[in-house]
Amino acid sequence: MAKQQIPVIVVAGFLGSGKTTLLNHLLATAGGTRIGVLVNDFGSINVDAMTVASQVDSTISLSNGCLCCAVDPSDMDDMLTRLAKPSANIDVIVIEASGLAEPRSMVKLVVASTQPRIAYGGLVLVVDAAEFTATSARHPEIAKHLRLADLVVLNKTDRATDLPAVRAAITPGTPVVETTLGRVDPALLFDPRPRTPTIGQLSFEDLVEDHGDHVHALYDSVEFTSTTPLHPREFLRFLSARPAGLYRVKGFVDFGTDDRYALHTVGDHLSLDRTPWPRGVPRATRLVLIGTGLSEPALTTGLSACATTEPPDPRALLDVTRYLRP
Ligand SMILES: Nc1nc2c(ncn2[C@@H]2O[C@H](COP(=O)(O)OP(=O)(O)OP(=O)(O)O)[C@@H](O)[C@H]2O)c(=O)[nH]1
Repeated sequence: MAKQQIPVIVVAGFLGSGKTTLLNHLLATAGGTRIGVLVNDFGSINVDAMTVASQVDSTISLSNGCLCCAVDPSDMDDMLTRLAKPSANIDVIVIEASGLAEPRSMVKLVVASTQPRIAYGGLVLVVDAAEFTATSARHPEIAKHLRLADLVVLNKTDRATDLPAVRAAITPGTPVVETTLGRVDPALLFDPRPRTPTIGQLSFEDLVEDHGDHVHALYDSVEFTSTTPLHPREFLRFLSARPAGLYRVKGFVDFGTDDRYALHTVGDHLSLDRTPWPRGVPRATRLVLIGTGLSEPALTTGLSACATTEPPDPRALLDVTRYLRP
């Protein structure tokens, strides 16, 4: 089976909101995951890890296998091609949009990429909770950015003086993760690889790992398995009404056809990959749902209600095709 496409996640947010801090956190806690990083504005990057990085041209190779590249929007496609090369063995690409970049145009650049090995993986918007009122007054377009975002990282909650007002300004239903120092669990954005084993010495991750907060403990995860196929339309309806605290859903879906649908969501962003069921793999839907304040019975009931013994409805399957990655 062909290697799955590499998800490309765009991280945007106004100047100083904490994008680089978030990126540093992802690099430090991603375990064995190889992250390709594209930064719009190389001058401003302050990756602590650079003390252990070797710089080659505009690409920084970090010892944990991460790559950082400076990128001008006109070079975006070239850089994506470079990171997507099988020899780079990259699992996920994160683009840090400069604080001045318009998120929509960054997303468009990724979606318009001609590189077949990558697929747009969602827009993460970092918002400075402490400066929110002042930023909104100066940049009313933040409201539009908030609507576009698949996941909002409400950062600097330690400095926010009126968090309830900031929360209230975000469109209900938008998935929001509240953080300090951009400490988002990488599992909300991509599937981290298991940590690389090390013998006799500390790995890079051990050296830079943040021992302060155990972010994993903040999230619930619910598993769902069904050997009865799901009805595509019902399943899409379930997803579109999912609770805002459900940040991530991943796994495989059986719609009762000969294809297996790999599902990937980041916040509101949903994508599906369709491949034939591999021989010998039992047909079943297996999902992991990650978030905060999840009600396992409600999610299980909602998903179970999508199960159907009817033959697959081709028209309902058409609804699914708009989420298929090319
Ligand atoms: N108090 C506090 N400071 C933070 C937090 N997150 C980031 N900072 C600080 O805020 C400043 C800006 O953070 P950056 O990560 O550089 O922000 P950025 O969005 O990358 O900034 P630009 O690249 O200029 O757009 C830095 O001094 C960070 O240390 C937080 O949660 N709380």
